[in-house]
Amino acid sequence: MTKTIVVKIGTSSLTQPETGQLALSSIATLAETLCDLRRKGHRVILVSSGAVGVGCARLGLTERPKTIALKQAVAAVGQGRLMRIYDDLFSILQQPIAQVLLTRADLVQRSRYLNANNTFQELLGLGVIPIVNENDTVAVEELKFGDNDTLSALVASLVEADWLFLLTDVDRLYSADPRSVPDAKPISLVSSMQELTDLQIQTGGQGSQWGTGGMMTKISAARIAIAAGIRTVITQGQFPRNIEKIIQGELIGTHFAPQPEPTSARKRWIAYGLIPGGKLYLDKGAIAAVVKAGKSLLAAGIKAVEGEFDNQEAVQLCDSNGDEIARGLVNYNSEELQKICGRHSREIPSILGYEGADTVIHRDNLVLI
Ligand SMILES: Nc1ncnc2c1ncn2[C@@H]1O[C@H](COP(=O)(O)OP(=O)(O)O)[C@@H](O)[C@H]1O
Ligand SMILES: N[C@@H](CCC(=O)OP(=O)(O)O)C(=O)O
Repeated sequence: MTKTIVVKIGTSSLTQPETGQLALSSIATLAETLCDLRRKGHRVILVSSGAVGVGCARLGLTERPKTIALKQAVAAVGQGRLMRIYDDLFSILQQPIAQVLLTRADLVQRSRYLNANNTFQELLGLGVIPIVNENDTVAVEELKFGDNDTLSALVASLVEADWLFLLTDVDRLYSADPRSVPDAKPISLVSSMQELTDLQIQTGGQGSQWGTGGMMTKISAARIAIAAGIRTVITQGQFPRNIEKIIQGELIGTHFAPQPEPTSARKRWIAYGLIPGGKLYLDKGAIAAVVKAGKSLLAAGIKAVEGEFDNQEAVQLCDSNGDEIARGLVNYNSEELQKICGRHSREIPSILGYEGADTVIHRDNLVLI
């Protein structure tokens, strides 16, 4: 059966750790593997990092740029070279590819989000392998994915993929960073979101020299993907052929089982496409109503409001520790909410001087995280 497969490869797998030069044999094997998947009728998207790493190698820079402007300039040098390498390899294999550079802004506006999906569907329908990266050269700080793990999960969710592969320089997820904790325990299967929380995985710092985000961003990417019903696998980029074996049922790497009842596409856009403009801190009663009873959020259960936002913007719903439990689209702006938080819905018209919505966030616009 035709599957939609998103494969993300990190800088650490695309380059050799000692020299920073391209890991040509891994990249060539990856290209061959993806072409084989295409030949079997699967729809394939590659999310490739490497613009900054390849740009640095081209310019003779020996460490990752620290300033944003330098990073953006270096990415502009590297992205073209990276695509040239992919185009050469895929052309030999007679596989058309496309470059898709995205910024977070492309997913915030619903019409642009849907348009991005249409473009992917059209490319996949044409048998093309889209090669996606963040548009680092123009992305501004507030509108960034920040790392390609998150980007790949959002793309997988957008196109409703069946599989997401996160290829990296370790063979799987461990209970802690195996580089600094030698007796860290390997994890083969994570069966639910709750199990992922219970495992309390230690992720240490930044990851490898050229990587962004390390294991932490892979775990949050897995959360986004499994909520969308996508089976997610963390495995080693040095052995791309394992992707085929995994699809055939071998338990290589770390598997994250998809949520049995995936969150709807619109709610996924609210939860992960939009950028939250503020936070609402809820009392225990409101948390129970929202989480356990699946109810709408009323003003009475809001203890405090943080940030400035308009009505219909996304906000984070947090417990008293500040831990996020849900996201949703608000029916009131932050100024109004400051006035009505903690108050009964029937008091709203007299406080604001006009009739407002009964709910602060309707349950159709509310997503548990
Ligand atoms: N719990 C963990 N399990 C496995 N690897 C971990 C863990 N915590 C941190 N890491 C580190 O994450 C690194 C991979 O992240 P990163 O360098 O960002 O890779 P990529 O370039 O593939 O995105 C590994 O080299 C490993 O040292
Ligand atoms: N967009 C950046 C990569 C960002 C990123 O997440 O890198 P990595 O952790 O190596 O997957 C680039 O092309 O260099």
